[in-house]
Amino acid sequence: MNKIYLDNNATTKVDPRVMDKMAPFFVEKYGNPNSLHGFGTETHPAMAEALNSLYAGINASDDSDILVTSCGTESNNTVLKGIFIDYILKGEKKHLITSQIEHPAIRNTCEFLESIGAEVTYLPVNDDGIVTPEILKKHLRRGETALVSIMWANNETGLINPVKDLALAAHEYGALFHTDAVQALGKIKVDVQDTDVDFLTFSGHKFHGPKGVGGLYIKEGLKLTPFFHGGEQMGRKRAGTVNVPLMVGMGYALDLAVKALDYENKEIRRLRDKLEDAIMSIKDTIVIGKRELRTPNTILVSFKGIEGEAFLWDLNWNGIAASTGSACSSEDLEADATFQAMHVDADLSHTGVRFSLSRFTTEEEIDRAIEVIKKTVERLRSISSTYR
Ligand SMILES: Cc1ncc(COP(=O)(O)O)c(CNc2co[nH]c2=O)c1O
Repeated sequence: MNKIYLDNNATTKVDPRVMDKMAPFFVEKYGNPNSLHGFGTETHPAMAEALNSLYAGINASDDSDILVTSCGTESNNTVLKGIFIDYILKGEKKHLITSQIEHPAIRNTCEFLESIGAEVTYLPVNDDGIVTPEILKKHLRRGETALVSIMWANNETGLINPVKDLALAAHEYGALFHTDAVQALGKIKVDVQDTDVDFLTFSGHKFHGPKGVGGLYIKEGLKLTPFFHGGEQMGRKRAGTVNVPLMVGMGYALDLAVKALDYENKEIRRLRDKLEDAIMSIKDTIVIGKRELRTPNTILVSFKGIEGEAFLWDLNWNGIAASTGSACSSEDLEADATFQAMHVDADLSHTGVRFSLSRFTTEEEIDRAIEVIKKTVERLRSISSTYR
């Protein structure tokens, strides 16, 4: 049976071209970039090219910093814990603001910082599932709020937050602004200068780059206490030997992803909408969030009377991979925080299933998925003791 992968918000396939780009740096040009001899220095041109691609991919100015990290989670921790050390531990400010719909890499880190003395506000969302500047301004405290951290796009719903306006609001109250853009890069245009964000997180494996590598953008003039102390890599801003092949792969992957944005927003959006229209033709079904407010590849849907996990197993049995939300938290069957934040009915919030496409998704795969989804819903509802 042909397998169909519709869980690209969890991770994506490495583009074969990216694999080819990385290969030489595992077995031929394997030197440590910090070594002074030829084995080390021969890695530098490719690293410089990768860094240029990362700067260009988010339109970062040459005077800003981009740290290459191990993943989006490390990048998020670096900002939140760096701000805690630089402002809250020093007693200058005491308040952090984030939202109720963030990824666990933000939410759990904020809860940890609360446990060691930070004051944290978790903003609600509006009826559309969006964090608005109006909501933010009700909680900003001039002179006390050190950082606002609101994700660019939600990993479960795909809903996009108005980052430019949120950053403006934060700055009006003297706070810095971070956005976790892990689910935005490669799906929508990301421009750090236009939005004037201070920090931005991204992760290579979300846009057909390798797993185990991410990035943190730091606006020019800003400093953060490093998360890792050690060697002199990245100007002592992130110690540890740089993983050259992964960095090269992530840079090239972002290059390719930016070039494919038109395709993503036309063809992938069309395939997503085709899938969504078919799903919406099934009775007692709701899709979370207006499609025009979402990234072009994502659908989060609830089928009344069907437990999400059971539905996924049936799909998996038919060769289709989807998820009940973020893989990072798919173990627990708690009503999803995002659903709760959006006031989705309790009986629906256990049934959320996320489909997320990529540029490798084909029309034939979508047609097959529609066929299987319709049969699966019918079968599970026919044996449900609650659905009538
Ligand atoms: C918004 C967001 N932030 C941070 C992360 C963590 O990135 P990593 O550390 O590089 O993995 C993820 C991963 N999100 C998901 C991982 O699995 N399903 C998901 O939705 C994410 O979606």
